[in-house]
Amino acid sequence: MGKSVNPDLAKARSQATFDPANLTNYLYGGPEKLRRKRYLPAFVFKELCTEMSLTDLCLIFLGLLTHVSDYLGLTLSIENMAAKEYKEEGFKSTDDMSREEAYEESMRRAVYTNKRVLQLNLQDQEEQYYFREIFVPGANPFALHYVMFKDAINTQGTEDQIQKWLPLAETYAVTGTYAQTELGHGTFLRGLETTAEYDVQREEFILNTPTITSSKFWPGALGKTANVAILNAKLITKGRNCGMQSFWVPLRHLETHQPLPGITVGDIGPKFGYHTSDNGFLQLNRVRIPRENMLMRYSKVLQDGTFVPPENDRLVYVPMTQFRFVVIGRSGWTLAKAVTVATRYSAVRRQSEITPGGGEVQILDFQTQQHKLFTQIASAYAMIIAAKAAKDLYDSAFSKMEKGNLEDLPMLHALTSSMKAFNTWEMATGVEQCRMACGGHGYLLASGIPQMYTDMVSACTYEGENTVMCLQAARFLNKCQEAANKGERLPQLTRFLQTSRLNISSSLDQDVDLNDIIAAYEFRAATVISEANARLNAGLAMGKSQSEAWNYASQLLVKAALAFSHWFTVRALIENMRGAGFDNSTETLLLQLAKLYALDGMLRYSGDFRKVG
Ligand SMILES: CC/C=C\C/C=C\C/C=C\C/C=C\CCCCC(=O)SCCNC(=O)CCNC(=O)[C@H](O)C(C)(C)COP(=O)(O)OP(=O)(O)OC[C@H]1O[C@@H](n2cnc3c(N)ncnc32)[C@H](O)[C@@H]1OP(=O)(O)O
Ligand SMILES: Cc1cc2nc3c(=O)[nH]c(=O)nc-3n(C[C@H](O)[C@H](O)[C@H](O)COP(=O)(O)OP(=O)(O)OC[C@H]3O[C@@H](n4cnc5c(N)ncnc54)[C@H](O)[C@@H]3O)c2cc1C
Repeated sequence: MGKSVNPDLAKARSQATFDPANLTNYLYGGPEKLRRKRYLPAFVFKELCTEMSLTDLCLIFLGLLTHVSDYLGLTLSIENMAAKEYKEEGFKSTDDMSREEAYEESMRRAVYTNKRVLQLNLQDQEEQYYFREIFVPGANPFALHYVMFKDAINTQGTEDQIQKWLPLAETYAVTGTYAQTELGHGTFLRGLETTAEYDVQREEFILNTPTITSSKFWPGALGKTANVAILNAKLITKGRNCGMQSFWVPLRHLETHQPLPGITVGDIGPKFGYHTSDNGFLQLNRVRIPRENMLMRYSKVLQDGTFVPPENDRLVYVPMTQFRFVVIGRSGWTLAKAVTVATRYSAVRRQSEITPGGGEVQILDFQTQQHKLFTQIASAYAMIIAAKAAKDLYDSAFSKMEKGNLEDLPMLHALTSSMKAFNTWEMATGVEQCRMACGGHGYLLASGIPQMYTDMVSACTYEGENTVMCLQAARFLNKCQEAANKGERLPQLTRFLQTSRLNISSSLDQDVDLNDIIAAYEFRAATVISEANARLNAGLAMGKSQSEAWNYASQLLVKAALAFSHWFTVRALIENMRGAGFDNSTETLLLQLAKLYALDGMLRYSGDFRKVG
């Protein structure tokens, strides 16, 4: 039964000057990935939400046969209990539920999708994500399990530990979380107080949260869901503090789900958003775990308590760097969803007249409405495409790191830190703009936009608070500027600090040249980074210590990191749009969108651009 489409929406779509399929295929990585993305939820949705006859199922199955190469491992369990159970209960919106009920509904859906992902043998991370997102649109109680818990095992565990623990996580024999933040410290990791003291007699670690501020506080799934944590604590062995290490810590009994001896866990209470995620607290009262439970890929504790340090003590931070990449990518997609809702609404909402007596117009006809939305459409594309470009850099650096070559680690940390801050701030601003563009109806939970905001704006805080992340990136950028000042060789990514010149050929009455746009953003970044470096050195010249001078220059240092990210984004957008092999009409449109993004950015940061001429 075809859905009837609103005539205004249908008219707007019919006026497209390009084939949307070209863009959709590009965004999702090609027709193959797109088909799979669309097929899986549709298949299971149909399984769930309509009374299905055996005929239906056979038709679906026949439909599947045309993709037999894809779904060979598919087991169509017609009698699947989960589907039956779900069909009877169906979907219930969590908007009107209490926090407890909403958590339970999300847990019910998440458990269902976990089962189906295993039964459908979905190996691809993206496919798993698409699948889950359909059924658990809000915060998924298993979010930490899917991402940071498994990533920590994969990146910090030895091969033996991966062999032992990863299958437990993949089959949900255990449900994990990543417990690092404490009540007293989230940003300053060197201030974490939880201890893991090595008992050489029994070859065990004694885990302890000695103060109220050392209580683990915030980790997702800690409140109810998780029964194991990858927990970060200060390792103490032979009387020496060996810094933060990661440990596999059982929290709850695998059968009864009751807290284990010495463990006090609970939920931290209502939050601004993420209502269906049970962020919790954890106190450890001298809990013992075997020596083998320390994740020892990079650092080790030998039986006699000898600490073998890692080649680079920042490798323990890799799970955070990895997840920052997830956040960078998902920020663009979150904004894409919000601006899709707002744009469709603006095509069907008729309000007010442009020409007196001419009748109420689609609000999309107001130039102010177009400015609100088209700039956000451009921003969503920019963030999604820049995230792909950053991921390519990450993948090449990570493959070198896995072979022991850590030379790109500083660049990787700087890129993930600055892009995570830039993208999440841009996403937060953009989603809120989309909400307001829908007037009163944007304020309804039914619009979907408020929850997108209240859930996803937390990404400006978690995984590294944005200001702190900018300052982390600025460490790297400032070092590069110092090297540039001395004429030394720079990493590829920051060579523009030495080469950027402002030789713009465009004049105001011409259509702006795209290369000039990249050059303008590059020059702006180089100038702001150089200014931050100059302020830091001015602080030193005033007799301030290095750390006082750093604090003295920190506002400019944050700006430097954001200007760097903005340049990286504009360059990635233009270069990828030019090189993507689109047909002329699509490429023309996308380059127009890239110009809109870049010129809007110049207007928003006109102070920087005016200052650099
Ligand atoms: C839009 C929606 C997006 C996503 C949503 C999608 C799906 C949802 C799914 C899940 C979401 C649900 C819940 C979210 C989960 C969130 C989980 C967490 O929040 S886990 C906790 C995160 N915590 C942090 O990030 C802590 C941040 N703090 C730090 O990392 C460190 O304290 C510091 C700020 C980096 C400072 O560290 P330190 O004091 O030790 O170091 P220095 O600043 O002195 O620097 C020393 C030296 O180390 C280098 N360095 C630091 N960190 C790293 C790193 N990660 N990698 C590499 N190198 C690093 C630093 O550059 C310095 O080097 P130098 O300059 O000296 O050469
Ligand atoms: C929804 C959500 C889910 C989370 N999930 C998890 C999880 O699963 N596991 C986990 O371990 N943690 C989790 N966290 C915790 C999160 O990682 C921390 O909140 C985050 O790292 C920020 O630390 P903080 O809360 O201590 O903020 P603070 O660092 O105290 O920030 C407060 C202010 O201090 C400023 N500030 C701090 N340090 C500096 C500095 N050096 N220079 C300048 N300004 C500074 C910040 O910019 C900010 O303005 C979650 C948090 C949220 C909101």
